[in-house]
This record gives sequence, structure tokens and C-alpha cells, in this order.
Amino acid sequence: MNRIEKAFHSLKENNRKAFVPYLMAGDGGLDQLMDQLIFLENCGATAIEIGIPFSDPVADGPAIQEAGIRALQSGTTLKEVLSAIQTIRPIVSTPLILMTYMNPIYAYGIGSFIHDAVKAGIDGCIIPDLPIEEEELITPHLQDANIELIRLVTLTSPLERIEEIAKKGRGFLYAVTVTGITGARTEFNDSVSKYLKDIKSVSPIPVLAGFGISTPEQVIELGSYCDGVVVGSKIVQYFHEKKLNEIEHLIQASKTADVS
Ligand SMILES: O=P(O)(O)OC[C@@H](O)[C@@H](O)c1c[nH]c2ccccc12
Repeated sequence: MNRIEKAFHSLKENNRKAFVPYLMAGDGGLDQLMDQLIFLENCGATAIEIGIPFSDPVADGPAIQEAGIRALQSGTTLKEVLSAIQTIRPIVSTPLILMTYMNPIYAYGIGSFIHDAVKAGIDGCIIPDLPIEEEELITPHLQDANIELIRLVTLTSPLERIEEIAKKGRGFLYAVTVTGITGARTEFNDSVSKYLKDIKSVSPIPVLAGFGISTPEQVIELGSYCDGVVVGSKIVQYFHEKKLNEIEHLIQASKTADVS
């Protein structure tokens, strides 16, 4: 079992929903990363998604785009992020998931990327612009390295395709809850609850809802249809504004969620 599977195992034993926060590596300076990860671990994050800043983040809305620009302006590179994580790894035991577009991996070289990701103790990768038809490029390497590819499904994916994707995966399945880019939403489409329940019914692995979730109420509601949630833009915003207690509230909400 890798760290992600272990984390979900222990959630189940403790009757809890998952909460996976996303942060942008290098936003506020890469020297902040260690404190940010320790803080999220202490709040009780199930796993932490670490974003790699990229100049062309096609799936991201304004909050994460701006965080990416700040991180790039402070000189953050994928190499430095991996080496920072390697230093931090002995202190942080929470599963760490890298979220990067394919381009930075290509530029790095797939072999070197996997090598350095293993050294850093990375447990999973989210690569949003890598469709399953193309994933063979990297999945054999990830598998050898015991790094999970966390796959995304969306509101527009037919259920047969969702099932096909779910069955390929280990770790968890990421169910995107909006049609569009990342960023806080005040409302979700009425079809989201059925969408998440349908995915749960075909997925052999845990299902997490993500995109648009920004309040404790939404953490509880969206989490009630599946195994938990991912929150990005709001966490990024709160780190930027140094409102750490708001981050704690969001994570705390997942602990009060009813598990049935
Ligand atoms: O920011 P939001 O709306 O809370 O969505 C999660 C999200 O930020 C994180 O998982 C993420 C950030 N960038 C991505 C790109 C693709 C898929 C997922 C992501």
C-alpha cells in the first residue's frame, strides 16, 4: 500500500471524509512550503496537492493563475520544488500529490522527473492535460515508482467512460464538479449530487469532489455525496491573505461531516 491508500484506509476506520487541500508551491516564496505543509498536516489534511506554477495553466481560474504568476516571479521551478519537498519529507508524513501540467514534465524529461519525484517522496500526480488515451507515455514509469496517477472525470464524461477511468485507478478518483475552470462558486448545478452518487456506484476506489468548493457548508454538502473533497482556490487565497484560521475551519468541517 502506498501512503495515499493507507490514508484512505485509516479514514474509513475512523469514519471520516477526506479533505485534500491544494496549495501553489512558491507562492509567498518556496521557503514557506515547509511551514505550509506542516500546518496542513496538523489541521488533519488527508493528503496535500502541491501545484507546480506554470505559464499556461489552462484549467485554472484567477486565484490559482495569480498564485502561479507570483510563484513564477519569485523564481520557482519544478526542480527546486522537488528538492524542497525532499528536504521536508522526513518531517511531513501526509501523502503528497503533485499537480502539474504535462509540459513542465516534458521539459524536465520524464525519466529525470520520476527519479527526482521518487527522491522527494511524492505519492501521486495529477496531470490535468493528459487524457487516458495518451497516459501510457508516463503511467508505466509512475507504476514502477509506486506513484499513483490521480485521474479526473468531469460532468460531461459519459458514465461508461467514468467507469473505465475509475477501474484503471488506484488512490482516488477526482470528480470535477463544475464545467469550467478552478475557482470558488456560490452554487453548483443540481445534477452534481446525482453525478457524484453515480460515480460512487461504479468506482472501486474513493471518489473526491473538487472545483468550486469554498465554504465549510459546501465541504459538508459535496462530501456527503462521495468520499470527501479537494479545495484549491480558497486555500491559496487564505494562505496569501495569511488567514490560517479560515483554512482550519474548512478542514474542520470535513471532520464534522456525517459518514453514512
Ligand atoms: O480551486 P478549486 O476550485 O477549489 O479546485 C481545486 C483545485 O484548485 C485543484 O485540485 C487544482 C488546481 N489546479 C488544477 C488543475 C486541474 C485539476 C485540479 C486542479
